[in-house]
Amino acid sequence: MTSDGRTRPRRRIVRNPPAAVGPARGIDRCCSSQNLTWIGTRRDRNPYPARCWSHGATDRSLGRAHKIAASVGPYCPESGRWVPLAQHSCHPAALRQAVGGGFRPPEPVCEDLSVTTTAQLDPYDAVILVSFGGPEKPEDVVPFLRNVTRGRGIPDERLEVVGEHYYRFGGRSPINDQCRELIAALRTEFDARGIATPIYWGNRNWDPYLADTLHRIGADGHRRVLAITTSAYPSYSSCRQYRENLFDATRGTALQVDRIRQYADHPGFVAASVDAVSTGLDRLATDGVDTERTRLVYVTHSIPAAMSEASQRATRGYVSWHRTVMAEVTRQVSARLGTDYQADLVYCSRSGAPGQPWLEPDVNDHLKSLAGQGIGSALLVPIGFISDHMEVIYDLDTEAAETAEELGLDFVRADTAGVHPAFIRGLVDLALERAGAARGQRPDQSVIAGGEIGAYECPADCCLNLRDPDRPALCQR
Ligand SMILES: CC1=C(CCC(=O)O)c2cc3nc(cc4[nH]c(cc5[nH]c(cc1n2)c(C)c5CCC(=O)O)c(CCC(=O)O)c4C)C(CCC(=O)O)=C3C
Ligand SMILES: [Fe+2]
Repeated sequence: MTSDGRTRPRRRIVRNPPAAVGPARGIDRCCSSQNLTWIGTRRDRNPYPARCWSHGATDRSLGRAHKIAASVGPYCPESGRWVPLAQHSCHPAALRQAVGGGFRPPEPVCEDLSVTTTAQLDPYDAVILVSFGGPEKPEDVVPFLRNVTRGRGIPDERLEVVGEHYYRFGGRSPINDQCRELIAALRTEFDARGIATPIYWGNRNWDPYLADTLHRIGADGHRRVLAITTSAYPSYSSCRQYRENLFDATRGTALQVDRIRQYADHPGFVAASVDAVSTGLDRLATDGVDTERTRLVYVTHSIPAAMSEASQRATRGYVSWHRTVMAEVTRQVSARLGTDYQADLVYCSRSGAPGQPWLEPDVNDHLKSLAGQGIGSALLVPIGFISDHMEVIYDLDTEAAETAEELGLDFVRADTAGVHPAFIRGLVDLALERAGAARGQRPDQSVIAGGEIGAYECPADCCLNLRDPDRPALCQR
């Protein structure tokens, strides 16, 4: 039985090199829906599957695949696992035993290996970038906001206010273009590392919708999918809500979706933030500001206090993660520039009823209090977000910048990680790490000093959905 409850037909195992010459490139059954491509000039020279083009399994006896897939065995449909080659019934060692030592493994054949291999990301045969989504034209704005707030009781007045933020920018959020750029950068990094796994894209709240993309992934013959989300921290909004939407979107498919761990405290994301802070301070200095006394004001999305507390059940929590990232970025920047910078953590984009407690202080209130303390300059560092989407360009670059101007405060907003090379390399490292873990290996798990290694599969009570605690979610144990 597979994890989705279906029974797979037993695969025919070639125990002996067939005497008859098969097709140069043949097809064999691997499991219910997937085929194996045989690669080799003659089937008798190469009597086991070279690569399952659905699973990306490669046969180690083949030239290039050997280099790329040194530690990876083929997918074994009987056990439903990826098995080390030496233990696999198709492996020369096993075959040799089976035929009493009379078997000689075939010569490596690589001239036909025109198919690219996905070996390093095995067992995943597709990657999906999972993002929030945003409108691309004015007519999209209201339907998008309805999608975002479905079932959450956000009053229409709030939607109108938020809608205005979008109309101010022509009804187009930058987030989708940023996802396109991110995918292109990941593709380049994959290619540089010889990873041929396709990268798809699906959003929770706007086209391309998660469900559509996941159905396409299935239709393209893939089964095991690795999700990379554009959200880096634990909490219901930034973690479980994505997993709930993934659960809904995979219904009716045979896909198994895993995700990389929450990555804000990965050295790649932090390195990008360190660069962003240094560059931001440079910009202030170019404007003639004495940056030794500039306050580093780290900003993230406010969430309800209850949601923040719920995020502490199974992880150190939303706030603690931000504090760890902030401390490490500040430490590295201070060391690099030889100044001990002071830092604060503040919040933006609060919504919800006025009486409901959300994380504070609000960025605008905080700028006022800094000005009141006689601080002359602030660098706003949006560590809560990975790209300059609407929260950043409206809540920070528009609103907070206006506040700073009114206060006469010198003010620069630092870049988000975007497609910073260290960030991109970090995401690919995290994907490889997750794949290694899925193969039963114990991959290196990089994390900054004091950081917490996020779970690949969250405990059931992690980042609880307080409105609907029983709502099912993926990537959960
Ligand atoms: C933690 C967090 C992140 C960071 C993690 C992540 O990246 O996911 C984030 C990102 C984003 N939030 C976004 C947009 C919106 N968020 C809303 C509402 C809310 N966000 C919340 C939290 C977060 N949000 C919460 C607790 C609410 C209240 C309602 C609820 O409990 O769900 C609303 C409804 C109107 C309003 O209330 O403001 C909108 C339109 C966009 C797209 C921007 C674009 O279009 O460029 C992005 C990237
Ligand atoms: Fe939001």
